[in-house]
Parts: sequence; C-alpha cells; structure tokens
Amino acid sequence: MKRIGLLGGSFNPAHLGHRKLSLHAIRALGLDEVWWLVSPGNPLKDKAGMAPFKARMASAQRMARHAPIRVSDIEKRIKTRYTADTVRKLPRLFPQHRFIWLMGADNLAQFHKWERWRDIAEQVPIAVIARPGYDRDAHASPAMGWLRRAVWPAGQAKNWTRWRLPALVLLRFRPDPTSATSLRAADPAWHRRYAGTGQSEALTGSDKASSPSRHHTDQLQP
Ligand SMILES: Nc1ncnc2c1ncn2[C@@H]1O[C@H](COP(=O)(O)OP(=O)(O)OP(=O)(O)O)[C@@H](O)[C@H]1O
Ligand SMILES: O=C(O)c1ccc[n+]([C@@H]2O[C@H](COP(=O)([O-])O)[C@@H](O)[C@H]2O)c1
Repeated sequence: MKRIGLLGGSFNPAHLGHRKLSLHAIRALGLDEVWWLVSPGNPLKDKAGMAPFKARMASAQRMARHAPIRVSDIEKRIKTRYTADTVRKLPRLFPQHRFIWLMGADNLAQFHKWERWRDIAEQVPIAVIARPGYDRDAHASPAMGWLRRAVWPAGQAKNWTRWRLPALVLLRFRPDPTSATSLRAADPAWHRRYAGTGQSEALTGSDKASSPSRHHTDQLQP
C-alpha cells in the first residue's frame, strides 16, 4: 500500500510554494509520494488568464524535479473536472493506494463553493496547509463550521489512514507567501518559455521505474 497526497491545482504556473508544501506534507503525513493533479480547468476560475494545459504541466514537471512528486494529467485523461468525481474514481483505479487531499487555507475558505464538497470530505481525509493571509477566513468558513468536529491534532497526522471520515488536519509549516498570481503579475508571458515543450510523459518523480504501468500491472499511470 502506498500513501499518496493529492495536490490538485491550476499550476498557472507551478512555484516553490507548491514544492515546499508537498515536501513538508510528505514528512508530516508520512507519505510515499505527492501527486500534482494539473487541473484541466478549475470550475471556479475564469478561463481568461489560464495558460495552456501543456505549459502548466511543463512548469509543474520542472518544479517537481528530483522530488517524490509525480505530475499527473489524469484528470484530463479520466475526464474529471470536479474534485468530487476525481476522489471517487482514483481509489477504484488505484486500489493499492490510500489517498489524502492536500490544499492551501485559501481553498478551505472557499471549499463550501465546490461541487458536492461534503461528499469529497466523506471520500478522502483532507490536510489543509496554512497560507499567509487566508488562515482567518479558512477558520471562519462555512466548510470549517461543518468540519470542525472532524479535526484531528497535527501531532497525530501520520495516522490519517485510520481516521473515520470526514477527517481534517491543519498543518502549519513555515508559511510561504509565494503565489501564482504574483508570479503572473511579474511575468505575464511565462508560458511562452514552455511553448512547444509538450510533455513527453505524464509523470515525473524519483522512482519512475517502480511506477505502475498498464504493461506490467494492468493499471493506469497516475
Ligand atoms: N504558498 C502556498 N501556501 C500554501 N498553499 C499553497 C501555496 N501556494 C499554493 N497553495 C495551494 O496549492 C494548491 C494549488 O495552488 P494553485 O496552483 O492555485 O496556486 P496559487 O498560487 O494558489 O495560484 P493563484 O494565485 O493563481 O490562485 C491549492 O490548494 C493552493 O491552496
Ligand atoms: O470540484 C470543484 O467544484 C472545485 C472547485 C474549485 C477548485 N477545485 C480544485 O481545487 C484544486 C485547486 O485549484 P486551484 O485552481 O486553486 O489551484 C484543483 O484541483 C481544482 O480542480 C475543485
């Protein structure tokens, strides 16, 4: 059984904040890997200003280098856009893995706007990573109102596979102010650097050799 953290994101572009929070989550939650699920399109975000999928994938692959992080286009391949559908399908596609959903505090503040958000929380445990400027809104959010009784102490974070759902843990590492919004403001044409670099494979990471493949295990690649 592998313990996998799922970090869904627009990655428009990927940045050091994503990498740091993933490496911290691996330690705090005792994960084998984090999968970066590059979203075909966040249902709540405007398409204007969203770089092409290939450029977002390529920026994520670069940022994930030499780390136990896999960059995945699986939401595009299995045609899920809503997280509720993704977290319902992944355990069926990868029955030998256990999954936990990772997200920044900005997303907890808005979680009640996500499609079937209570179903998501009943399908996977959730780890929320503190983010400068958002923690107060996250704590006061409607979703947190519903999830408050499901909160586990961070000191028990490694036991997440045994938690009854819904379950939520708040992780506080050294808060990182990096955001894709500020990177885009500084360099609106960032994606041109990736023009024509179409990803040659759907994942990166430290142990491609041991990854499941259709050929060897009759399973889908993440
Ligand atoms: N600095 C950070 N600290 C904590 N969580 C973060 C940080 N940056 C991104 N995240 C989380 O990573 C996930 C993917 O983030 P995303 O790709 O939207 O980057 P972003 O910087 O939030 O982008 P944007 O500024 O365009 O909204 C989200 O759950 C987000 O909350
Ligand atoms: O399912 C939803 O309704 C939904 C609404 C907003 C965001 N999400 C997911 O949240 C993740 C983070 O998105 P983003 O754009 O903040 O990086 C990404 O996987 C999105 O698909 C999902």
